[in-house]
Amino acid sequence: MFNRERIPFTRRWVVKIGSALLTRDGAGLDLQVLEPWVAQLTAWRHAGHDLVLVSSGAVAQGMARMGWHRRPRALHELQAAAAIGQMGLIRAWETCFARRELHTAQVLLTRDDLASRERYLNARSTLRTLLALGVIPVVNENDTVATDELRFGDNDTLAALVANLIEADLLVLLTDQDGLFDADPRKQPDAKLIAETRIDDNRLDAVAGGSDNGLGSGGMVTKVRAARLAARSGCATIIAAGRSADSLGRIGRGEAVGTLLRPVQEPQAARKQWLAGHLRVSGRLILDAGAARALREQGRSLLAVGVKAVRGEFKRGEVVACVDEQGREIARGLVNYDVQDTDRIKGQPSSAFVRILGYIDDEELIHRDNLVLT
Ligand SMILES: Nc1ncnc2c1ncn2[C@@H]1O[C@H](COP(=O)(O)OP(=O)(O)O)[C@@H](O)[C@H]1O
Ligand SMILES: N[C@@H](CCC(=O)OP(=O)(O)O)C(=O)O
Repeated sequence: MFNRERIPFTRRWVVKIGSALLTRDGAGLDLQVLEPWVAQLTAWRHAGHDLVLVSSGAVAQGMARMGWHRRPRALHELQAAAAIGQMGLIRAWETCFARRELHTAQVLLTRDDLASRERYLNARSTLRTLLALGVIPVVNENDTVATDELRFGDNDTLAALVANLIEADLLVLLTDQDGLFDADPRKQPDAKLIAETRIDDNRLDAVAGGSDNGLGSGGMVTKVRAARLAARSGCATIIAAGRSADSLGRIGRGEAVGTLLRPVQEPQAARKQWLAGHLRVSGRLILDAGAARALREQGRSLLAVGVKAVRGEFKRGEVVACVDEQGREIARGLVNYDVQDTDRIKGQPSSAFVRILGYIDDEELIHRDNLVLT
């Protein structure tokens, strides 16, 4: 069972900071407000952990720059505000992290990017590469292009989907309250903090209310929903106060801060099930005996060198079945190359990909994280 004692040993975090926090309740960004988080995130990064930051605040910062006191309702005004504010947001993060000699990267995503299998894989490899380079990705919704139906709308959902995408162990949602209370503390001052519960606790829907601070967009409803989404890949969620001193450091040490929402399943099982939910087989790869053994017995990624033949029609990111020479299915997984390119690189080492294809996307044909033994 996931508990706080495990937190110091978790490897990968997604930390989401809400609009109200970042823009001092709408007054605008201030580097001094960001500093304590940057210090805590830097310490966590230096301790060898992977970090993705999901930063809201583009709209709120745009509003502050334009002198607007109310969050606009019309989508085009929200989009304009986001475009104005995102500049300041990213510059502020970059300036603060650069002072600590950490590079940052701006990653703007729409819902569509994570729904399309190919773009999903591209977003995933970009984020993984940034993490491997020790860079801090700063993610926000690509508000200026997202149409109503395609919007995440709130960054809690976006952060949860990013947690699924990079298989994070912990999603930290920093907000303007100490955590999730048994009623909205803005309306009921005697509300009590829920320190910890499992994500399938059915009290959660009843207690989580919307947002009333005029800056954020989802309130606790979207945070609870986000925690449920994150739990699909075995990721735990902590909702905590962003304004308390050293909140990230304290969370990292396993101290009782905020509300811990535990996933039902262990990460390994949850990840596989989540992947299994995405499965509709588009093609088949026939593996040689060595590759079949590497998958079955050693839990390795599938390399093109172990593929003897390719069947079916598939694009990058679709699901293929891996079968042995006798036609028995071994595994299913998300393939990194389309059928034409897979056919050209089968039997070849990844060092030959550039010569054969003129490019290389991934060294593996199917990464082990995207493989489920069947
Ligand atoms: N049960 C609850 N516990 C705590 N806060 C709640 C609850 N229900 C509703 N809220 C409201 O949710 C708000 C935080 O969500 P939101 O404004 O979306 O923040 P953020 O910008 O950090 O995402 C709080 O200010 C609070 O008024
Ligand atoms: N993409 C939007 C975030 C939407 C939003 O309001 O998020 P949040 O403050 O986390 O509820 C922005 O940057 O303003």
